[in-house]
Amino acid sequence: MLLGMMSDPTSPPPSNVPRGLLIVITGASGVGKGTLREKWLAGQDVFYSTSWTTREPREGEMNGREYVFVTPQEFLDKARQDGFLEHAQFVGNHYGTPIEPIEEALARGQDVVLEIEVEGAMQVQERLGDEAILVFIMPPSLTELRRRLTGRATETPERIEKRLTRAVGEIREAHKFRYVVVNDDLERAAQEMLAVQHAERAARKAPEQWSPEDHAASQAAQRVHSRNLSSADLEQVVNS
Ligand SMILES: Nc1nc2c(ncn2[C@@H]2O[C@H](COP(=O)(O)OP(=O)(O)O)[C@@H](O)[C@H]2O)c(=O)[nH]1
Ligand SMILES: Nc1ncnc2c1ncn2[C@@H]1O[C@H](COP(=O)(O)OP(=O)(O)O)[C@@H](O)[C@H]1O
Repeated sequence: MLLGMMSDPTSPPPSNVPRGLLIVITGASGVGKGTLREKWLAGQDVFYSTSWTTREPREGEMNGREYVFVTPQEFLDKARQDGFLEHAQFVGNHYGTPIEPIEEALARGQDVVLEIEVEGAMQVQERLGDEAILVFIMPPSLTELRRRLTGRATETPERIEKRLTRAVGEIREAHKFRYVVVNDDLERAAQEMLAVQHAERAARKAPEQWSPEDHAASQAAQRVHSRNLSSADLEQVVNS
């Protein structure tokens, strides 16, 4: 079982349904994770994990939809009960991924997608190893990241600066994740996410059972593998 801590001797025996993939997208605030996720997953029956947060809801956000909005006490209680797969602080607030719905979705064969910041993504990687598929979403440049954060108009200028300062450190960690997708052209980036998802599913089969589509997706996913990235490439993004 992927999330061994969830095993329950009273639960029914596992069925023959292959487990879903656990795909984690991470990257700086404002890089376009949410926008890309919507395009990539349009029409797919995946389980999107709704996080818990202590931050205030933005205008138009609904409790239980964008986030479960909780008090710091409620958050800490759940953390103490090991109710999160991962949790982290981000610019003064707590964010965490509730563990139970994820295990249930994976067990019924549904792919699960998390959209979380870098520290939490690293916790998932440490806890689950290779079974978690980590994708870092890279901005074309820091200038463009600033433009997107400013254009979204959800944060005060002071909070935008805090997010940008954090973004520099996050971008320098990109090589630690399996894939790096540059979100310059949204359509191309969404195609790359589909290729990664397809390739990871194909990787569970013996190569002699691969279809031509499996081979094509695997080649496309190799092109966005993080091993192609040098530290000079990362410095170029943070200095541009
Ligand atoms: N570690 C962790 N990060 C999360 C979680 N949910 C959201 N985040 C990340 O926390 C950061 C701040 O989120 P938010 O305040 O909603 O800003 P936004 O994502 O830039 O719109 C973003 O990078 C989110 O992806 C979570 O459950 N765990
Ligand atoms: N490929 C892209 N090109 C131009 N603008 C983009 C692109 N992807 C996202 N955006 C814009 O950037 C802003 C931040 O995107 P969002 O999805 O909210 O980021 P995140 O979820 O990473 O915080 C939004 O205004 C969005 O419309």
